[in-house]
Amino acid sequence: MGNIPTAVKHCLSYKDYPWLADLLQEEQGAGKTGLPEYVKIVEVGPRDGLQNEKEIIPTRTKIHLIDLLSESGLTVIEATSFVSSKWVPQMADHTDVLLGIKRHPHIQYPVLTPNMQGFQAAVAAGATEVAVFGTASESFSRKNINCSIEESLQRFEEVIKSAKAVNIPVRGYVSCVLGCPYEKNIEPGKVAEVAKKLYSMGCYEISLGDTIGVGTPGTMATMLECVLKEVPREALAVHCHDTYGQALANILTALQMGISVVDSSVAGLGGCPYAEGASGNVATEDVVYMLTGLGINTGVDLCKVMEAGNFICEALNRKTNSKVAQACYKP
Ligand SMILES: CC(C)(COP(=O)([O-])OP(=O)([O-])OC[C@H]1O[C@@H](n2cnc3c(N)ncnc32)[C@H](O)[C@@H]1OP(=O)([O-])[O-])[C@@H](O)C(=O)NCCC(=O)NCCSC(=O)C[C@@](C)(O)CC(=O)[O-]
Repeated sequence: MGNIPTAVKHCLSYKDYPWLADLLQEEQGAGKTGLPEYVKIVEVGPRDGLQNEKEIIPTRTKIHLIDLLSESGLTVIEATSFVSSKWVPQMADHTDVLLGIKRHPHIQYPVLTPNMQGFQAAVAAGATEVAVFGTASESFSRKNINCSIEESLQRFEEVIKSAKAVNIPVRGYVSCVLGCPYEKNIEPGKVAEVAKKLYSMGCYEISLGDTIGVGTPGTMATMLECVLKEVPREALAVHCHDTYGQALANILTALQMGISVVDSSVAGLGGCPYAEGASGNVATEDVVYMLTGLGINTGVDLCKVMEAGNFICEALNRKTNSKVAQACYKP
């Protein structure tokens, strides 16, 4: 099978998929100058993927999903969020989820904490990493977390200080980086400003979210150029929703600009409750496939992620959004 990427080789019978073997060999041969050798994938399916589901998903289903994902080689799996259950009812079982999963020693299971109340509840439930979630859009901030950007940053500062005191690393999100459901265009300068503040406060990584998936490689490049003046590339991640089908192209653009952390969601699940019409994140399966084809190591077993995707799609009675799983997953 020549230089077929290992993650795919383990997963598929090329007797059944000869065209796939050829395709991957071609991709392997493609020039990859400037691309990172290793990309860390941050799996956000159990949180971003499920938070918008209308029917309450049984806690055991969420736990089983995370346990399956934990077997796939992922090193970061965002597990849940400690937000108000009046605002996001689907995440009300956060404590039971966090206490119920089988934790692997080399995997981080960050949880979202918008304020001190969420942070304290998360720590009490055993969280060892948290994430604060800001935005570059004033209107989205008010709709999503009921305060201005400035107020949110004050709350996050308190969370970050408290986390530091107990050695809990904090990830920071900036959402609406390429467009907002309420304000439409967002200035790259505003994204850079919020990203810089979160980084200066002590977030070890800043995930730049195209919350409504409207970005293109052009707008992604312009925004990143601006943010890279304020935050080092090693501390940046991209978080692309795929509403307009641009997510993989946008991720490739980010990789070409030196970013090596990518958020994605198994089976492409998701959407934001406060961004109507936004579809799911880019599917983890599709990201792993693309990166493997580029010769980039992720340490993730595509087959195991597809199995986890199949499990959650069956549980939700829905078809996967992953193009790769649609094309080649065989239960
Ligand atoms: C931030 C709040 C809590 C403010 O909500 P609020 O109503 O302004 O809060 P409050 O401080 O006035 O308190 C009101 C009530 O909420 C409770 N409360 C207060 N804080 C908490 C907490 N942490 N956990 C549980 N309960 C909490 C508090 O105890 C009180 O309860 P009551 O006395 O009425 O019974 C609310 O607006 C909220 O929960 N928002 C979260 C919305 C959310 O999760 N959105 C989805 C996130 S996705 C995203 O942001 C984008 C991202 C990250 O995925 C990246 C991308 O896609 O681009």
